[in-house]
Order: sequence, then C-alpha cells, then structure tokens
Amino acid sequence: MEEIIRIHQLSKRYPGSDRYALNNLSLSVWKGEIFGLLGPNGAGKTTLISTLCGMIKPTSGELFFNGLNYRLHRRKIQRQIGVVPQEYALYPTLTAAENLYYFGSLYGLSSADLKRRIADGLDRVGLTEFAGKNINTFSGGMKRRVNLLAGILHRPDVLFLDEPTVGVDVHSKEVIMALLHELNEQGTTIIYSSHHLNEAQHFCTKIAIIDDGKIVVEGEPRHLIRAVSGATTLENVFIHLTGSQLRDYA
Ligand SMILES: Nc1ncnc2c1ncn2[C@@H]1O[C@H](COP(=O)(O)OP(=O)(O)OP(=O)(O)O)[C@@H](O)[C@H]1O
Repeated sequence: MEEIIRIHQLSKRYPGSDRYALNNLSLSVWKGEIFGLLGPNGAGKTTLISTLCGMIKPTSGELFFNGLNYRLHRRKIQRQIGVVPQEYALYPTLTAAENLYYFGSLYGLSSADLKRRIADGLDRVGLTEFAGKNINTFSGGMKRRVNLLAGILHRPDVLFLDEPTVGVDVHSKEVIMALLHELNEQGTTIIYSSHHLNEAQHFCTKIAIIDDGKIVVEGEPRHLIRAVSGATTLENVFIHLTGSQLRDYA
C-alpha cells in the first residue's frame, strides 16, 4: 500500500493558550484506508483534521500529502482533498443546487459537468425533489447530506469528515455511511473523526485513539479489541486506554 498522508512530530498550540492541542504527534495514513480519529472531548481531533485540510497552521512539525510538503504545496494539495466540516458550510438562503454549484465551481469544474454531478449526487442521497428548495427549510439530516455532497463533487483523493453523522436520524445516517463506503470502494481514502465508537468499529479499517493531543494507540479495530483483556468492543478499549475521568478544560 502507498502512504498518502504522513504526519511528523506535529504540534499545535493556539495563540493565548498554555496547552498543546496537538503534542508531537506522528501518524501515517495509507491509500484506500478508512481511518477513524477517536478520542474524548478536547483530545485534538478537530485540530488535527483542520491542520490536515490546510485550514490552520501547525506550531511545529511536518505534513506530507502524496510526498508533497504542505508548507510548499498547500494549494495543490487542497485541490486533491475534500472536506466535510462539523459545522454546516452551507448558505441558508440559497437552494441545495445553488449551494452545490457554488462549492463545485470553487474547484474549477465546468458548468455542464458540475450540473450533472449535482443531479447525480442529489439523486444518490434522495434529495432530487428538494434541489430547488432553500437550505434553511431543510432538516439536520438533509443538511448533512448536502454538506457531504459539497465536499465530494470534485472527487477528491482523500476525504476528511469531522463527525459526519452527529445529530442525524438513522435513515440519513444509513445514506451517508453507504455513500462513504461507495466512495471508498472507488478509491477515496477517508479520514474521519467520531464519538460513535460502534460506528467506527464497523466502518473503519484503521483507527487512532487520541487523548490530550497525543496518539494513545492505533491499529485495526479487531486487533485492538483482541489486545485488551476482556474487551469485546472498541468502547471497552477506549475506556481502558483513556480512563473514565471527564476532560474539562477552559
Ligand atoms: N480556536 C481555538 N483557540 C484556542 N483553543 C482551541 C481552539 N480550538 C480548539 N482549542 C482547544 O484545543 C484543544 C483540542 O480541541 P479540538 O476541538 O481539536 O478537540 P476535539 O477532539 O475535536 O474535541 P471534541 O470531541 O469536543 O470536538 C481543546 O483544549 C480546545 O479547547
């Protein structure tokens, strides 16, 4: 397998903070993986995803995408990745189709090609009849599906998702997970953060548990479960490795 992302001794401290959100973290992701970033609140998952998307700059360390250094090739890398953020990136007073047209055009897709991809995408997530409706009339699950389409119209090599199924009902969740599986089968590497350990256990080919800005453990879910005495689920592994105390920092 080919290495698609390499993270080398990455640290991030936000301005004004005395804590490291990421602390000397190193990790590789291989082409074709579905990689889950798991960890308690405040562990550093969003910070790591935002750094990998080029949205925030690390305090120190190096990042590579397909061998390209982020510091030197940020623009080129950003054209090859897709991002589905935790917060909706959609414009509430535009329609679903207008939103998707806007996001697709940022990647330089031609009008005809883009319109075809939007129609196919909306059909795939069951929203064809809502294409002309404003986003502010959509339910949370409908917005999540459009949010996902906005991140994949340009068919990225790597797709980053920050909690893609948070706050959605079981029907929307199924559509989202099926589409992600399909993308992965077509060759897209997926890196996603989640608090849904059961979902990650079944969905991910590999996971890393992050705590306090560091990687506590990484590997295939079934190997990690087997390695912890008495564990039958990823949740057992998670509690075993991260303890059960609350993570409240201000
Ligand atoms: N913009 C910011 N300015 C200062 N500190 C920040 C900022 N964003 C995050 N942090 C801090 O960095 C640490 C890591 O936060 P991050 O949001 O990456 O964690 P997370 O694992 O995604 O958490 P959650 O599961 O709650 O979403 C936390 O201590 C958080 O308070």
